[in-house]
Amino acid sequence: MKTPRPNLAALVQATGVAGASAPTGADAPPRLLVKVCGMRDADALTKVAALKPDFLGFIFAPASPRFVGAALVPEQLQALPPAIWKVGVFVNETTDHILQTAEHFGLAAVQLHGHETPAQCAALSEAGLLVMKAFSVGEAVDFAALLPYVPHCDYFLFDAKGAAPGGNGLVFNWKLLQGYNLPVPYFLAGGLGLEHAAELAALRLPGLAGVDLNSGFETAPGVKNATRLAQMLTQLRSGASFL
Ligand SMILES: O=C(O)c1ccccc1NCC(=O)[C@H](O)[C@H](O)COP(=O)(O)O
Repeated sequence: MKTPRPNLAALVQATGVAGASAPTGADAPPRLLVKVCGMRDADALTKVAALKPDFLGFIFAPASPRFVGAALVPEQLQALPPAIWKVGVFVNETTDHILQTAEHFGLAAVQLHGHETPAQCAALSEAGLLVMKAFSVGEAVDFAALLPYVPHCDYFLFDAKGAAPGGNGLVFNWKLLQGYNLPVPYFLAGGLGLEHAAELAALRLPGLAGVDLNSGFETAPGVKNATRLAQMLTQLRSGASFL
């Protein structure tokens, strides 16, 4: 049975970004989508869900300090507001494992944070999941190398390259995305904190759909500070640029 998906059409309407063509320049989205990643603590999960982020990310990579493991049970995810996309984050897992985990936890979306191939993205997309493919950004980005992923991904996610596959708390040079020219909207990730709110709200990058918030809002790995997240969402959503 397919996991029910939140309303993608509503996201498209709200942001003007999901789907086949990413906006550029003057066509910039009316508001940034917000994904809060690395949810693990039950109390924080309830508080953060009440802030109504567009996406909540759950890490299913055993090596991560944010690994869901036995910290959360499917019922806790299934009790979340249906409008929030529940994203499972995986690193180099098999398609079968991802599909089984998605079914078990009621995930409507997957974020692939390893060396997953376009064919694997295609298989997951064909299974009815929203697919985000993450790419690590170092000193440069080769957008042409991402072309094979374009037909099979709903979003890309650009994250800072670091020692771990994700959650490094490092910020990369966002100017590297100024040359983005692919028709897949993307999330900006990597070390984002409250101190970036104003800059992010004013940011105009081609294809930018949303921001991904993680370790910059934690009191411990997987434990989000809902008060700071509330401040961030308020600033991102009330910024003149995104009215
Ligand atoms: O956060 C993790 O621990 C993690 C581990 C392995 C793969 C992915 C992981 N996180 C995925 C995310 O989307 C993070 O939000 C992203 O890497 C940015 O994290 P941060 O630099 O802490 O803001």
